[in-house]
Amino acid sequence: MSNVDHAEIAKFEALAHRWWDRESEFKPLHDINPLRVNWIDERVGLAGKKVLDVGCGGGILSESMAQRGATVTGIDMGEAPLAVAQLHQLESGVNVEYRQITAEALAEEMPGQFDVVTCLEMLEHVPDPSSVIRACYRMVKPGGQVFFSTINRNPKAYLFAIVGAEYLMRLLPRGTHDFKKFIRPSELGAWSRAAGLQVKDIIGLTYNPLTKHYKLAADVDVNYMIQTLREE
Ligand SMILES: C[S@@+](CC[C@H](N)C(=O)[O-])C[C@H]1O[C@@H](n2cnc3c(N)ncnc32)[C@H](O)[C@@H]1O
Repeated sequence: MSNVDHAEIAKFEALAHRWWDRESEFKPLHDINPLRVNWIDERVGLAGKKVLDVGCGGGILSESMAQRGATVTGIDMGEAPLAVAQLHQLESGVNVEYRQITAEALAEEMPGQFDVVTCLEMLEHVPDPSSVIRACYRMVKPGGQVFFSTINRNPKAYLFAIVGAEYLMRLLPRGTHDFKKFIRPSELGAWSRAAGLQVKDIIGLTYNPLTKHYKLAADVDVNYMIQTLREE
């Protein structure tokens, strides 16, 4: 059975034309992007690395990693986000290879071929996140690193990521997120370890509704990222 929720893909298809509009529903991704690309770059040194970006959407993270000198492949199951990503790179002059394929299918085709795999803000949109994590493990080289980001599952995350972002501040369209699909760090850690990935670091991305700014912080109550390593 395919690990794709077509209703989830349809949500991103419908909004894809606004992906690069910094004031659109994608503003939060634009706002957090410098923080996350810096965090990843500091840990892996992106220049010269072969990187796979799983669930790349319109290419915000993929492009920024290519701009740091990585050779990037971006995969997604949304046709419209990929079309937007293809067009946008013509404008920005970066070179990312985009493909419409699942992580599980690419893992069959390209096992152990990437220095770094990123899978950000995607796991909370798939039926079986642990299957994507196993596929990421298979695609990274031994000694390579895999990064995941998602949203924690607790009352504060419900308040910030759903009530705050979708209803009060209207940063995201209502229904963007399903609380039940949010993932606790302990669950993400357990799935990673079960797949063969060692968890090296975890960091929170916190939002201040007064200043409207995100920052990296020790607080992983809402948005967070983890760094994992496939051992040699
Ligand atoms: C919130 S966006 C994140 C985009 C990008 N990773 C970022 O953080 O800037 C989630 C993306 O995951 C994609 N997606 C959802 N389920 C997927 C699946 N099973 N396989 C591949 N992509 C998927 C959606 O089409 C969408 O582009």
